[in-house]
Amino acid sequence: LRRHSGSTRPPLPPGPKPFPLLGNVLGLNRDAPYLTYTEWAKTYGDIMYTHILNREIIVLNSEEVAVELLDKRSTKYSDRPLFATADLFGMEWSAALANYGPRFRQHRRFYHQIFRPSAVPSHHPRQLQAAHEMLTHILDHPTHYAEHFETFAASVVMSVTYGYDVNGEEVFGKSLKRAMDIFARVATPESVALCSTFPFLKKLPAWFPFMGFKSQAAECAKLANDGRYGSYAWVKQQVDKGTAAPSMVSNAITQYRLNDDSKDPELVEAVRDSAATLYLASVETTYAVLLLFVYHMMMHPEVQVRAQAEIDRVVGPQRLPNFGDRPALPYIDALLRETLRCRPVPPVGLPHATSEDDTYKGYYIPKGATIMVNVWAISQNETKYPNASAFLPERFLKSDGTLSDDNLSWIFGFGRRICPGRHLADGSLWCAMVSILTMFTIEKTEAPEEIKWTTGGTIYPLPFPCKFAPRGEDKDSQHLASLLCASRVNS
Ligand code: HEM
Repeated sequence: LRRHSGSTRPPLPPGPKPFPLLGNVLGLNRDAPYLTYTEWAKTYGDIMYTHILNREIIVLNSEEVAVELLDKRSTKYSDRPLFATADLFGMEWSAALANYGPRFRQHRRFYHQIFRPSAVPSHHPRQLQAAHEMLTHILDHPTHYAEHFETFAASVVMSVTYGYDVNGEEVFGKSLKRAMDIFARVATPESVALCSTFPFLKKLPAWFPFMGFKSQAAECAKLANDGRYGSYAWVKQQVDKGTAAPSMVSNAITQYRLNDDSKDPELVEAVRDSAATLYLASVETTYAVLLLFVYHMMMHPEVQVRAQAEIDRVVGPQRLPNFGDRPALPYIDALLRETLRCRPVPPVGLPHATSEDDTYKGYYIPKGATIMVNVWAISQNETKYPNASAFLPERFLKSDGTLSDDNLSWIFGFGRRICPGRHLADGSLWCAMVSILTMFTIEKTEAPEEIKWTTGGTIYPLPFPCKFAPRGEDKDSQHLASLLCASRVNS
């Protein structure tokens, strides 16, 4: 372990006493480390120092400290820690893992072109269309609602990124998803910590004790490559044929004249990698928030009643809502914000890393330290969110019924690494939620089952039985067809 004591440097932030070699790994709740961090924060405060094997981790337990360091000192706090098993699993190309440098900046330039606030409304028609398709799927197969959420999320991102129409037969994104499933399941924090502490382990064969995860690494790498290369090649073909729909990738190919992959291989790689990252970063998060939405609606019928009353008053019975209705539907936005806040999907966000030494409030923050934001603690801050564990959308409304200024930006991260897809995500979630609430009432089944939750980097309920009851007696498939017709989207 690196030692910082005995020098003239300021002290490290306070934190629990580490065991030799292991650090604080034994004291950590492995399924929910954010709960341990929140508990430790009561003793050590808003900024804590901890060790997991050889990794130095600084945990930020408040929004104020996260803003001070990750936003205001972003030149020092925008790197990512080494994800020691990413190369084994063939996932090291991901833009979300890129070090803070020219490659990262290139990715962010591509993202800016399609996700900046002024560009996002051009995706609204596609988002609405995908939401309407989802309604039809839910009406036809309500028990498969979770699959329909995934198709919805994939539809939006595949269209924006590649101009690809999903239509159930999508293969590239599915390869990426299967790769990500393996990566998330097998590349556990323990295997990452072991491989970064003892890099020689990566060279041991799969049959060696504790190295079983390596047998799945090759499959993961193959799937990731199939998705990443296949999707780019598909767009390239469409551009060559003159049939490409506008998308992030087709725009880049045209703008930079990437007719020949060997002309500027680094640029081609940057387009391919930044594009494939979008599927991985967006589908699970959007899907997870929609599952949470169903969970909260099922548990809080009174919220649903109020939301539906607002929709009925503003939109009326003849059509489905569209983005033009949004300003007149503040309670729906409040409901969306509360769904993001109440049980945040990424309870510790994605780790940042320092690229230089720093000092904050008299504490030394070493270069190369992993910086984790305890998003869970921010979401449960009783001063900002009184009665924080309760689901209360009205906390985001002012006394005159308009929306408060708290746009919850912390849920999407901080500084130069802030989620580039946050405006797209906001639009997708809004139109999915408002469309579902217009058509259906979500109810418990007669014999509700215990809800199981995921563990790890993203926390959400696993699909559970519930009812999507069409609203009103006449809201059958014929009625939906007429509503869809009256609300036709021209994309
Ligand atoms: C509710 C949905 C979403 C949530 C809660 C979410 C949250 C986050 C968070 C917390 C980060 C890490 C930020 C940081 O390091 O400070 C992140 C990164 C990222 N997100 Fe999202 N995200 C969502 C949806 C999306 C969507 C729809 C897209 C794109 C279509 C997207 C693309 C990305 C990318 C590319 C990164 C990596 C950025 C980088 O490392 O520079 N996300 N997201």
